[in-house]
Amino acid sequence: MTEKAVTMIPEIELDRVSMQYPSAHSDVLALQEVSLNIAKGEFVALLGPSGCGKTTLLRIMADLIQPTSGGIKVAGKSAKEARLAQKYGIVFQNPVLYDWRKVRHNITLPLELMGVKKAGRYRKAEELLELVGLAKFADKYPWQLSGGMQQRVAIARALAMEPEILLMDEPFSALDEFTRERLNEELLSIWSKVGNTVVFVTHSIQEAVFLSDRVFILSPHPGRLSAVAEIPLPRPRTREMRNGEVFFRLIAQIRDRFEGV
Ligand SMILES: Nc1ncnc2c1ncn2[C@@H]1O[C@H](COP(=O)(O)OP(=O)(O)OP(=O)(O)O)[C@@H](O)[C@H]1O
Repeated sequence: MTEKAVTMIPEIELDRVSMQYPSAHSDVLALQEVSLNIAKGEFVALLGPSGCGKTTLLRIMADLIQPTSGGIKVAGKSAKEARLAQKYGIVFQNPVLYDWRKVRHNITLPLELMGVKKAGRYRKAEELLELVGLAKFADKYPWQLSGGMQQRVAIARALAMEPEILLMDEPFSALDEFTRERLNEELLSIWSKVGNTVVFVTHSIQEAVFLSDRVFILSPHPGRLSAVAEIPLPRPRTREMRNGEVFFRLIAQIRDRFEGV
């Protein structure tokens, strides 16, 4: 654990979390005794090759699945209590938007489900559309938008309930590199305004380094936490930093960690 995180309030605490999926042939040990703390307001990445248990870990944090053993606390409570208290916003790889609803109505959906009145829903949608830079597209349908814009709608929707924790599962991995880099910058700009805790799953070292305060490096078979890398790049992060020596050195250091994994 880094000094920085110790001095901050822990938001998510995992204590020796293991996950074994039953299988007809032999059970899959997707996670083995993963312990980690994420501080309130921190931006962390879960990084690792395919099959190392990143999505499983994120789903456990979101209380979508329960670990086989080990404990998880979110703001001192159980993950289930956190879920019921609407502490999470989740963004998946695929934006999962409703094509028959306008952008505005995709964003207001969680508010509708919570019984928020129309005026309140619309006010919030305006605010979020502004935040993600889509104010002009409120009345378009998702199929009229590019992939990157659709993912921004998904982010806005995930933020509708003002979640303390934003869980993102490879949200930009289906996008081209230019769009992905731009969305990385936009996400950081959004995060600097919202100030919530972000857990971001990726298998891109560059993306993890550019975005995060700390990178949790996972290794596969079974999924384990193999290292934690602190990212000392100052904030706000800028496009120029991608060409800097520090950025390249951090990438090389993390890549070295994967040697032999
Ligand atoms: N529902 C399930 N039933 C059985 N095995 C599963 C299930 N979900 C995941 N697994 C297995 O658990 C391991 C970890 O999977 P997980 O999807 O968490 O990894 P990941 O790091 O997110 O991979 P990727 O980057 O490919 O999405 C893999 O071996 C996977 O096949």
